[in-house]
Amino acid sequence: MTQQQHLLDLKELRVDRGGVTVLDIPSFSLCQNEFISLIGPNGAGKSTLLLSLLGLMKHETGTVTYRGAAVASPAQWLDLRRRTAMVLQDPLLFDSTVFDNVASGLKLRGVGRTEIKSRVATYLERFNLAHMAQRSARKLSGGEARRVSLARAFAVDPEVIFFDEPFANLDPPTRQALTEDMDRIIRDRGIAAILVTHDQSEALRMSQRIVVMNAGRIVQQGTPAAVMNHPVNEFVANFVGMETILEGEVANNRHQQLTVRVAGGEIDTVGDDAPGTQVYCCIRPENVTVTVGHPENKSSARNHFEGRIVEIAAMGPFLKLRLDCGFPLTAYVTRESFTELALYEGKEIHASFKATSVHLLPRRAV
Ligand SMILES: Nc1ncnc2c1ncn2[C@@H]1O[C@H](COP(=O)(O)OP(=O)(O)OP(=O)(O)O)[C@@H](O)[C@H]1O
Repeated sequence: MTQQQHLLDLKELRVDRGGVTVLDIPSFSLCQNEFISLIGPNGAGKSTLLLSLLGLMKHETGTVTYRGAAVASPAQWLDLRRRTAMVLQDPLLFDSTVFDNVASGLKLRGVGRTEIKSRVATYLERFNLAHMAQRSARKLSGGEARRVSLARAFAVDPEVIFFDEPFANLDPPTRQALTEDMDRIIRDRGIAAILVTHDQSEALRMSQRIVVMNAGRIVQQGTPAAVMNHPVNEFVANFVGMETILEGEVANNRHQQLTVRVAGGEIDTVGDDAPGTQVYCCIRPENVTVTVGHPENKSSARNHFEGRIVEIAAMGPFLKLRLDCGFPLTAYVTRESFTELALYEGKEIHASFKATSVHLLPRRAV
């Protein structure tokens, strides 16, 4: 977790629904300028947690503090909600113009007319909506409607913003463009954010901290690399831990042949990133080849490492090998190869993978 100042703190929260406890969170915090992604299967309690942080969910026990001050009375909850914006999967637009929709949060907060005009114009521009300001919000495409709901949320100049699957069901290019716009504004304005998402690469790209939930509880939280590479239990491993994800920095770029420096080694890959770019190297276990002894005929793979098997786990027809090659690496082998290579925990092996099988993601500084 970051050492920054806590903004929102929640303690001893329990929410029951229909006689069943659906949320049981001893403590949860959001820090200043922090971006958290909440991930977990359907029904894990992600949306309920967001609503509870805003006092919009009846709870059995629990306290919320904002900047160290208790939020308890109706006036304090209202004040917290006014500092916060929420963007939902359903954009929930009013039957009015795009301009009126973006202005609605400002009107509610009693902002003056001139200020409303100027702020709405700013966010219509930032979300590429200026040309449709007078269009009916009911006649927008799904992507345009999401843009309006984002513009409306940012226009109120929130200190904290909650996103509950805001980009679900959008085509990948639209989704990518919207997340980039949103990310830029959040960083520019130093807004703290919590994103509920089912898209793990989105969580990885956007957040400084990932919080994994299951059955109403937080089962793990940490930096994206920590959660992805060191899942605390089988549930998290099955949910997120299918790839090796290494924090790295591009060391050089020769005609799009990149060398990325990671803790404990250097990885060759391909891409456009300039030296110094902070990245994650994602390597799928099925793309890693394990051999014993140095291969006599070097394959076309650019990446070759000597390593050791740290752990072996059965996974249906495969075995999953956790390797230490100076950095952690996960590989799959069939049961047949496992027997042929006479593998065991502690055995020295050789691991290789192609430059083209390394998937690079931009990394936010933590
Ligand atoms: N109106 C309701 N009455 C009773 N139980 C409910 C109600 N709404 C949600 N729940 C239960 O509360 C739990 C948490 O639901 P929640 O919507 O917070 O999960 P989620 O992680 O956001 O799921 P999803 O990814 O599907 O959106 C689930 O077990 C759900 O079945």
